[in-house]
Amino acid sequence: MAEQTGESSSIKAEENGVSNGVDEYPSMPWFGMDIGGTLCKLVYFEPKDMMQGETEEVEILKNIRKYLTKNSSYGKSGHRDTHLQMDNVQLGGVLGTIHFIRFPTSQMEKFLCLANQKGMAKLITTVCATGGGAYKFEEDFKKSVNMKLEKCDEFESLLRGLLYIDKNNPTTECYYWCNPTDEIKCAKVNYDFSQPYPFLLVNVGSGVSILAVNSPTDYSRVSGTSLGGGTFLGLCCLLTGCNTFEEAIELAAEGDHTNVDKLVKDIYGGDYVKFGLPGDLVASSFGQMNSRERRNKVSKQDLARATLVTITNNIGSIAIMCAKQRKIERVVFVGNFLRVNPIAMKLLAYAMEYWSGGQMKALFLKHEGYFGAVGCLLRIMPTSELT
Ligand SMILES: Nc1ncnc2c1ncn2[C@@H]1O[C@H](COP(=O)(O)OP(=O)(O)OP(=O)(O)O)[C@@H](O)[C@H]1O
Ligand SMILES: CC(C)(CO)[C@@H](O)C(=O)NCCC(=O)O
Repeated sequence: MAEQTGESSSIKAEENGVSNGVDEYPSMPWFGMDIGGTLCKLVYFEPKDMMQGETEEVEILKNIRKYLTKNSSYGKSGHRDTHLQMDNVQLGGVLGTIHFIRFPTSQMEKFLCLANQKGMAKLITTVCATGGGAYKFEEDFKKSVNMKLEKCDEFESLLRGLLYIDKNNPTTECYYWCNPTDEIKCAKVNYDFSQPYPFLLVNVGSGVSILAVNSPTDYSRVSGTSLGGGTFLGLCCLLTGCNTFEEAIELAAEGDHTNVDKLVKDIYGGDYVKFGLPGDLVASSFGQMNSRERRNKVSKQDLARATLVTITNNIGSIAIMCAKQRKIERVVFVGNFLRVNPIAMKLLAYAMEYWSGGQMKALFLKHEGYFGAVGCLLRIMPTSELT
């Protein structure tokens, strides 16, 4: 965990330049990018009415739109999350659709090549980008496609994007899991997030950042941990030989972590009553794996499940500590670690409720990993659009 003291790195958004100081709308195409440690997220705003005419600019714009919207896969590793697409959205007074696209950050070179082929370099001179990659790849963008990256802070973008998306999807964006431990009764329930403050925002990407949010402009990064989504995927690949996040999650869904972890009941023979520790609680993650006999019996699926449970419980327990310390009841989990990952979401839901005696709620958002990129898309709008 990064060393931090109290309300470290407290940032007031005004001080950090929420306003882009621009009074005119930028020329199209409109993009926002979040270049993270594992995944690059790209959001594209497609206007309902395209510019008319046959100039070279209009032709390129139409080609870009056609390429992005007619496909849902780009090359071997680019994907458009069509289920997240937002139609009939107003942005800068223009009606259109927001498209959500992702590809591994490791494929950045190929992306830049493609951007060149599609003629983007001829149209775009500046792209708003956030995430560590906005710094790391700044020179590559300049050299390969002659584009300047307008760097935006990742947490400021995350929060701005989250509030915008929730405002545009007030009834369906935010949800929680009821009865998270009951396979039959468990269900997603929509949550009204229109009065959200204060809330804790736990961004589970490659690493984990935890923000305490008091208002759209008053927030601070209160904690973090390097044991995040990247750790889950990295350890799973090492332990099971899998190669993708989807494979890791599929394996985990079939596994049993109790073949790997040492539980309280493995130590006590039952509950540890005096201090309220139930027998089924994990006492020691991977604690059975010192035994050769047990190692010989364990499956890839069990190892994947135990890795998922270990990482998720650790994140949950840090989040609970942060929320308790600040007397915050709403804890919102975002980031692509939660993608196609109901096991982690239900574990977090159960942990928050159980360890807070029903006081805290784990909340989730449909556009889980895209808020930073959306925040960047908004950043290109004139100042008046941002308020
Ligand atoms: N298709 C995928 N490929 C790789 N990782 C995935 C995929 N889908 C979900 N994940 C999970 O999401 C995590 C990355 O999440 P996210 O995109 O939110 O973070 P990031 O921006 O790359 O990281 P950071 O913010 O720490 O720089 C991965 O570590 C992995 O656990
Ligand atoms: C470095 C960032 C902020 C990049 O998004 C993220 O991966 C993170 O918060 N990692 C955890 C760092 C720590 O607090 O130990």
